[in-house]
Order: sequence, then structure tokens, then C-alpha cells
Amino acid sequence: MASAESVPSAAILARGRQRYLAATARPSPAQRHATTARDMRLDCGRALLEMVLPQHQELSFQEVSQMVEKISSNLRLQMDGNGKEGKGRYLVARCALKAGEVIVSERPIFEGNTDAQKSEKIYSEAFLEKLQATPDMEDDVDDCFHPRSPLMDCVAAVLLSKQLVDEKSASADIREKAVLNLQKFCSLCRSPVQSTTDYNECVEDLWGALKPELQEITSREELGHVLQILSCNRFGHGGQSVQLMFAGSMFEHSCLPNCFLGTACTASPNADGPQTYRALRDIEEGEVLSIDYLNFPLGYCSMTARAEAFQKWGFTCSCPRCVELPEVERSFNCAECGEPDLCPCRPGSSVLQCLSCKKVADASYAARCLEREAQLQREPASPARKVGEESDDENLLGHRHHLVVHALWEDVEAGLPDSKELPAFQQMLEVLIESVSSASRLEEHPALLNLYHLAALSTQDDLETQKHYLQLEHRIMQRFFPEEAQRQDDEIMSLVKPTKEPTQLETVTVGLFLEEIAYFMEDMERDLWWLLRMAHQPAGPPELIHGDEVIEPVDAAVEAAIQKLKERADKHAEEHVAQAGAQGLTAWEQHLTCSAGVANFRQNVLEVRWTNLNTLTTDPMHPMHRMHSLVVGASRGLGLALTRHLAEVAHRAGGSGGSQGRVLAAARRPVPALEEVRRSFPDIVEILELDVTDPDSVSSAASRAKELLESPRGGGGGGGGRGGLHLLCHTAGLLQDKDRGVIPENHLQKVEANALAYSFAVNAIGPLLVLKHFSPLLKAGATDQRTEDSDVPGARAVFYSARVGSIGDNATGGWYSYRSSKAALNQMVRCASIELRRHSVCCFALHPGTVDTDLTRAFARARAKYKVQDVDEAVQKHLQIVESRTMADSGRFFDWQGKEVPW
Ligand SMILES: C[S@@+](CC[C@H](N)C(=O)[O-])C[C@H]1O[C@@H](n2cnc3c(N)ncnc32)[C@H](O)[C@@H]1O
Repeated sequence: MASAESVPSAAILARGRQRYLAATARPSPAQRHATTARDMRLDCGRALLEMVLPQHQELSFQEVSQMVEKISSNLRLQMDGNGKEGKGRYLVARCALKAGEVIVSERPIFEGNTDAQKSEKIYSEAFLEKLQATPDMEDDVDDCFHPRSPLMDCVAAVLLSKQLVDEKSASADIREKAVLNLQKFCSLCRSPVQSTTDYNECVEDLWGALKPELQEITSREELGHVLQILSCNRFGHGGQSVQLMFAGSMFEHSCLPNCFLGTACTASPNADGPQTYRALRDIEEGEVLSIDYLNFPLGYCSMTARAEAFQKWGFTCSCPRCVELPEVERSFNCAECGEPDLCPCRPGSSVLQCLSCKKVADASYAARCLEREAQLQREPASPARKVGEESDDENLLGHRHHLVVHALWEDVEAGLPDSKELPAFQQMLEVLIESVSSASRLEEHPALLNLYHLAALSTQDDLETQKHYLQLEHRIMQRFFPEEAQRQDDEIMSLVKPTKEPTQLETVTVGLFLEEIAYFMEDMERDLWWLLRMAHQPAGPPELIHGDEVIEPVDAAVEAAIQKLKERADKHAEEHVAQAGAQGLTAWEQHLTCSAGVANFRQNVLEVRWTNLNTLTTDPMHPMHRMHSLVVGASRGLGLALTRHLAEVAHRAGGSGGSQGRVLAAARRPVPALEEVRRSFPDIVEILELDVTDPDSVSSAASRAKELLESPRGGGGGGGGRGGLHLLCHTAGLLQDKDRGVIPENHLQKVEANALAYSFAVNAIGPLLVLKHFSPLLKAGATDQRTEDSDVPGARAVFYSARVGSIGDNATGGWYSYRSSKAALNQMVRCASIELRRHSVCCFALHPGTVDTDLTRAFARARAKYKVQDVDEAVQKHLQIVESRTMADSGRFFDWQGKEVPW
């Protein structure tokens, strides 16, 4: 899977400019010093807008801030200096933000792509005959005059927008939008060091190529300014696109940024869709927000090289990486301990100190290292290869030195090598992974997504290692692109889960999914996809949509592929079918499982990469299938659905001799629907009588549960082992009970002491009593399932609370008893989480959303206002949330989408 590799402007911009613009620019030193960045911006700001749109006003700082704050309520715009000095405008967090959280999401004001939609018009109408691409120029889209250059496409977008403002046939709306975009565009910062004259040659060429009608609406000077704005603010996707953002252009730079441009490219690969900036780590309210203008691998270089790059933007970076931290990008091999950790103790220092053994290198060794570095920098040949070929005496550069890393990066970008070179490829990836973490001082970084993915692809012969990389990749995806992780999870799930109706799937995810298979199965991807669907779709395969085209999977080639697969499966059948059969797979799945490649795919991609969605349904080996759970409030609604779902999961996982999970369903009395579930799963489900308002009943239910979990199953089979409980789902709760006078009071005068006390008894005191009496069982279960990873809970307790119980979220008042009893429950969950943390029991509160149950049916208005979820789908989601919680989530409050709710 490709990572979301959008990078800020000047990185790519610098490349584009170097190739064309900078090459043609010949600023005289006098010019360079005569006009500073700030002078340019201020002195020419008004002039530029007047030039572009004579009848319109330049935006003031207040107007720009209001617009920015309207785009995202997380942002505040501030100004440093008086315009001639300081860093100009910059963004600040208005509130605390969590890592991965979206800070701002906006569409580009102007955009250009390699498919050059905008410039095509200008090219065909204006200068096609003058600037036709020759075959040898085909791929050279970095040249800004290439007909498919994204830079030229973006210039064209600006010119066409300007033309539109005066176009009588365009609607007022469209013209207004064009004006606003041009106003925003003209308010952006301009490339500081190079003045308009730097662009003279480029401007001249561009001007000469323009059709007279277009020349009429612009000027050479204006074109120069447009190029300057593009230079300073350009974002882009590799060499494929140029995007001009408005709020996004206000981020300042830091080499240790707290934000990143984090649009998962799989969500909208070609779209002029919104670009998303996210938090790279937790951010406090009032913190200055920054992104890395250079990104990895461009910014992975010496501090001096970075400083040179920043000169193009006219600033000197004063972040800790540029000023005080050891320069890890220039690591040498330590002569004392042999570790590759000897680096300048501060940026630019010639004193080298080892980060491992802490020894300072003697002056002569340091001089040899620095001399070797300088020599390699002067030599054009690849230093990584040179380093590999060095004699011991010259083997001075550490493997994380930027000269080595850049050469490795190039090799890795070339893609997976032949199988015999895979081990070396993995080593390269390991070095790059280490380098990203050490330079960013972060263990989890979005740049690792693609590296982990490649690492997983390159380890197909070692399932355990592959699993490890897929897990790491999935963690990065969830941390930095949570919505995309969820979207993929849902789509993959729909791919492997039986549904009644054939559905449509986007090729984006299917493509990723097939990429995995294709790697193992050569050209059989579409057929395999079809087979997988067949295996799970009683109603036959769905349509596969690619753009507007519906791909018909069933044809002669597919028939042949099926035959081929069957043969392959048969070959492995003897070894595998018995095992697959024991896992309860269908005949088709058995065939698929038997294929070594697909077995890889199933085990590692589905079971690991999409762990949390898959475990409960298709992975019989997952520990959650052998866990013992308790559902309190199991007689109806969510509790009943949870009981049924957990029982199905335990049943599907099969097992015997005590290895099968058990589900204890606690209810005030056993209602017919619950009896029915018990009858369907007699070895799994046990009903416990429990009234949360009666302490004795809770205590005896806990004793009974202990007996059941310790005793032989169903009076005969294996028992529950050490009598532990691994999951407690407390769903019992009360919103209204007319017989007891409990109503959602909308007025103080409707509050009644007895009703209030009863609400508290059911919603707050009851759950705490349940936890009091069942916590010994949870602790035992946690001891049972605890792993070496202290982040992974041994047992989990989820308490169904409600967002209306959040004090921070209460804007409308009312519902006194329900709100306050749920608030009390929240506090109790928090307290218990602290007490139970050291036992590895994770406790948290969950807002289930509006689910189609008896409770919500009584509230027609609420149902109309909120998305009502189907109860079975809802409990599956809840269990995914339960399962993906780590100990860090204990004592917190989440909603049904896994988003945190304020207390
Ligand atoms: C993309 S713009 C950022 C917004 C800009 N500050 C403004 O007022 O519009 C880039 C410019 O911001 C300033 N800048 C960004 N990061 C900076 C930093 N870390 N230190 C000083 N100036 C910085 C430089 O003038 C740079 O040319």
C-alpha cells in the first residue's frame, strides 16, 4: 500500500524550480539583498491583488484569520513581527489535540495534475504548436513547460480563474468563488529570496507562448508573482500534483514538527479532494503548529543542507534538531564500542560523541571521519555502495548516515528485488525504519507505513516476521489514518463476510487486497477475488466497479483460473484439508486455505492486518474466541444481541476439552428470547439470575459464575480452566420506568427523590456492585491471558454509558436522573480503572450511539435526529472497540466509533 506521501511545497517545488526555474534564474547579489521577503510581501501585496483583480480589495490579516478559523475551529492564526521581521503568520492550536486527530481538512484553492486538465485547454488553444512534448520528454513532467506538468496546470488554473471573473456567461456564484480564490491566492506568502527577476527567463518563455487573448488578461510581472506564490506554498504528491492550500499554507516549518499532511492517498487517489493535516503527536492547547517543509527522506540530511534549503524560503530554522540535538543524520562507527552511533554532539560540531558508549572520539579519529564524509560528498558515485566496498580503514560512516540512507532509499524505491536478494532488502528497510525513528525522535511516524508494508511483503517465507511487520503497519494506519483504517476494515470485512445481497466494492481497497494476493499468485488476482467472494456470497459474486466500468469476473479466463486453483488446492489437500475442516471452513475456503499463497494471505493479512474486525468472525485461532464473558442486562436489546454474538463466535471457533469460550448471560429473569439463545448454544451460554439493584443477588450471581467457570461444562465436558472471566459487558441501564416514576425530566419541577434514587441504583450503584463482586474473576482471567506486552489487557470491562452523561458535552440540560446517574457511572469506571490497572484489567465506558432497541424506540425524535444502527451491526462494532483497547485506554470514555468522549 502506498503511504500518504503528500509533501509540502518547497521540497518538490525546490526540485521543480531547480530543474527549470532555478536553472534559468540569475539574480544579481545586489538584487538579492535589495528586496527581502517581507518587503516583497508587504510592498507588493496590495499591488498584486490590484494587478490581478483591479476592482477588488486585498484581504486584511483579520479577514485571513477569520477565514482560517472558519475552515477549522482547531486553529488560531497569529502574527509574529511587524511584517518586515519575524516569521509572519503562523497557526496555533485552539484546543488540545490527540495524535492522529484531524486538525484541518480543506480543498486546494488551485491545483494542477500530471493529467493537466486545466493546461490542456490553454495548450490546445494557445501554445500547443510551440511546446509540444517530444517522445524523449514524455516523462519529464518536472519541466514546467511540459504539456502535462502539474506546475503549468496550476498556473493555467489561476489564469482560467481570472478569465472566469469577467466571463459574462458564468453564473454570479461561480464568479464570486473565482474572486474569493484569487483573493486567497494573492494573500499567500511569496518566495522570499528570489525576486520576480529570478523568474525572468521562465516568465519570458511562458509569456511568449501565451495566446494574445491570455496575454491581454495578465502581464509578465503578474506571471512572476504567480510563480513566486507557487514556489513558496506549493504542496504536492510526488511529481504528480501541485496544490495550493489556504489554511495549510500558514503552518510554519519545524524539523521536529507536531503536525503532518496526512491525507491517506488510498481514500481519494486522484481527487481534488480535501487535504488533511493531522497531529503527529499529542498537542497542547496554545502550542504553535508546525509541519516539516522537507519531509522524509529529503529532510534527512545534515543541518547545513537543511539550512540551505530553508534559505529559499528566507528563514533560519531554530528547532532543537537544527540547534542543539546530536546530529544523528551524520553518524559514524564508534572506534571504542563499534556501534554506528558516533555523531556530532550538536548540529555542525566537529566534536563527535557516541550515543551508545558516551565516549568522545579523539581528535584524529574525528578528523578522519569528517574527511571521509567530505570526500564522499564530493564524489558523485553512490556512497552506500562505496561504503560497502570500503576497506576497514575507510569504513567510517555509520549505516544511518544520510549519505548511506539516501542511497538505500533509492534502492528501496525501486521495489521488491528477486527472492535471493530479499534478506538484503529487509536489512535496508530496517536501516530506513531506524533512521526515520531516530531523526524524528518518534517510534511511530507516518513515513513508516510504507516501509513496514514493504517489509511485510519481503518476508513471505517467514510468517512470524511478516505478521510482526503487518501488525506494526496496522498500528501506524490506526494511529495516523484512523478513518482510512476503519474504511478499509469495513470494506475488507464485507469482502469476506457472507451477505445476503451481492454488493459493490470500490477497487481502491480491492486493489490493495489483491495486491497482496497477486504477490503470491501472479496474474490470478481477479479470479481469486472472485473466488473469495464466491466462498462467502451465497447470492453469487457482486459487481466489481473500476471507475465507471463494471468488471465482469465470470468469463472463460476465470473458469480456467478456478480449475488451476482447484488443482493447486488438491495438491496440498492431504496435508491441509483436515486442519481446515476442523476450523469449520466451507469447501471453497478449504480449497483456498490449501493454497500456500492464500494461506499466507489469510493468516497474515486478514488475521493480523485487519485484526480487530476479523478476529470475532473469521479467525478461530484468536484468543477472544476462547475467552469467558459475562453480559449483564442480557434479556433484551444490546445485551441480548451481545450474548448471541459472543456465543456464535465461541461456537464458530469450536474447540473442546475446556478450550471453548463460555458466555454468562445475567438478567433479572430468564426471558424467552434469552432462553432461545441458550438452547441454540447449550454448551456455551449459561443464564445467571442477577438484579443489579439487589446486592445479595449480585453477590450470589458472582459465586455461581465462579462455580460454573471452574466446574465441568454442561455437567459433562471440560470446564473453564482456572475460573477466570475475560470480558464483562455491562449493558443494564434505565432511562425511564413509568411504574416507578422514572422519566427523562425536562424540568426541575419534575425531579422526584425516589425516581432519582432508583435511576442511580440501576445506572450507577448496580454496575459498581457488579464490578465489586466480579472483579476477582476478572483479575483471575487477566492473569490467565496476560501476555508479555503490558499494553495488551488481560481482561476487559466495558460499561455502557451514554454521551448525555458527559458533563463536558452537556449543552442542553434536562434528563436529570439519566444524565447524573450516567455521570456517576463514568466516575466509578474511572476510579475502578485505576485500582484494576495493575491487574491488567482494562475498564472503560462506552457510548453505544442510537441503536434500534426498545429503549430508543420510545424516543422517536432522537431516532429521527441520529443515525439509528442495526443492533447486530452495533454490537459487532462495540466488540471491535473492546478488542482494540489497550491499557492506555483504561479509565476513558469512547463512543461507538471509537472516538473519545469528554467526561
Ligand atoms: C508557507 S509560508 C508560511 C506562512 C507565512 N509565515 C505567512 O505569513 O504567510 C512560508 C514562510 O513562512 C516563514 N516561516 C515558516 N517557518 C518558519 C520558521 N520556522 N522560522 C521562521 N520563519 C518561518 C518563512 O518566511 C517562509 O518563507
